[in-house]
Amino acid sequence: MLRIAVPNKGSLSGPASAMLHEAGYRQRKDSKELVLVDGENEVEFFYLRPRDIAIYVGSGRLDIGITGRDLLLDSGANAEEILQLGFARSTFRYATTPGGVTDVKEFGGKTVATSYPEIVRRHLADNAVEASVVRLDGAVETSIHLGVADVIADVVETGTSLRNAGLEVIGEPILDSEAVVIRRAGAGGEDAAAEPKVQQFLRRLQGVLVARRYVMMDYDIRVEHVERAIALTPGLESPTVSPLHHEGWVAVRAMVPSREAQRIMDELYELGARAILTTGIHACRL
Ligand SMILES: Nc1ncnc2c1ncn2[C@@H]1O[C@H](COP(=O)(O)OP(=O)(O)OP(=O)(O)O)[C@@H](O)[C@H]1O
Ligand SMILES: O=P(O)(O)OC[C@H]1O[C@H](OP(=O)(O)OP(=O)(O)O)[C@H](O)[C@@H]1O
Ligand SMILES: [Mg+2]
Repeated sequence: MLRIAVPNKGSLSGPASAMLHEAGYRQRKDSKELVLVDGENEVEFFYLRPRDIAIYVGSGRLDIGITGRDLLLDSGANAEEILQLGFARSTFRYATTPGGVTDVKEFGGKTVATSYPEIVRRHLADNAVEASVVRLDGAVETSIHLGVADVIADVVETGTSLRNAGLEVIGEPILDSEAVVIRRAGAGGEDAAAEPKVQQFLRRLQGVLVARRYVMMDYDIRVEHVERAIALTPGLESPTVSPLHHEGWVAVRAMVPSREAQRIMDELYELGARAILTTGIHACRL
């Protein structure tokens, strides 16, 4: 059985379970369930606090886990990222009140509040700055007004929390984060027995990512325009082109990125394509 850690709470939990469900795995229905065995797929899911996942995986107790890149880096665990999942995207940044410090180089002697103390300590050390780090569990934005810190380092997505707290970002992001699949560092070669199962799991999740990002596009076009049309819809390998009963016309089928589908449909129509259809992809293996 492949043993997989899944976030049990917070921003990562819902999207991670939804993705696993889309990949054909059983998922818990009750948020109090801590372990779930999916016997058919030979997988055991452990629902753990997002912050603890890298520790379990790094210790080798669990084969793989889903967590945030920022949590992985802060944990210092012996684990590495093996797939990016595209949700829970955020940046990790310094912020303070307007008129305050404007560069990490000015942090000497100041206090930085954060829920990610290891990332911050490393970043300060890389910049040769001596500052105190205070670890808080959450709602870090409030710490400056309450006099606990001069600067914060926190997760920023839309920036709404910072704005609401009257804070401004300082400098460039310390890092970009998103949900990732992790495994013990170097485990690929070492634990050859689990390898085919890990690879199958990754292929399933990659299939979900592709199914979410692409749609299937079909259209009919006159033979003389087919080359220009195909330049718009090259597909992943190459599009399927089939003759139509109506002479001089062909049917084309290709995967296109869903975000570009409407623009491509407009351009195909201009080229003379007709009966242009897009269909969702439910699952795929590339
Ligand atoms: N607003 C947000 N937008 C996108 N990602 C976020 C957001 N808040 C937290 N994350 C990401 O979620 C992960 C942290 O998950 P965690 O469950 O510890 O915190 P949380 O989602 O803030 O939940 P809570 O604070 O309610 O426990 C990190 O990878 C972080 O980058
Ligand atoms: O840039 P934004 O879109 O506002 O998102 C970022 C905020 O979201 C998270 O907070 P959360 O709501 O999880 O509360 P917490 O601070 O208690 O973790 C994070 O810690 C930031 O505060
Ligand atoms: Mg939070």
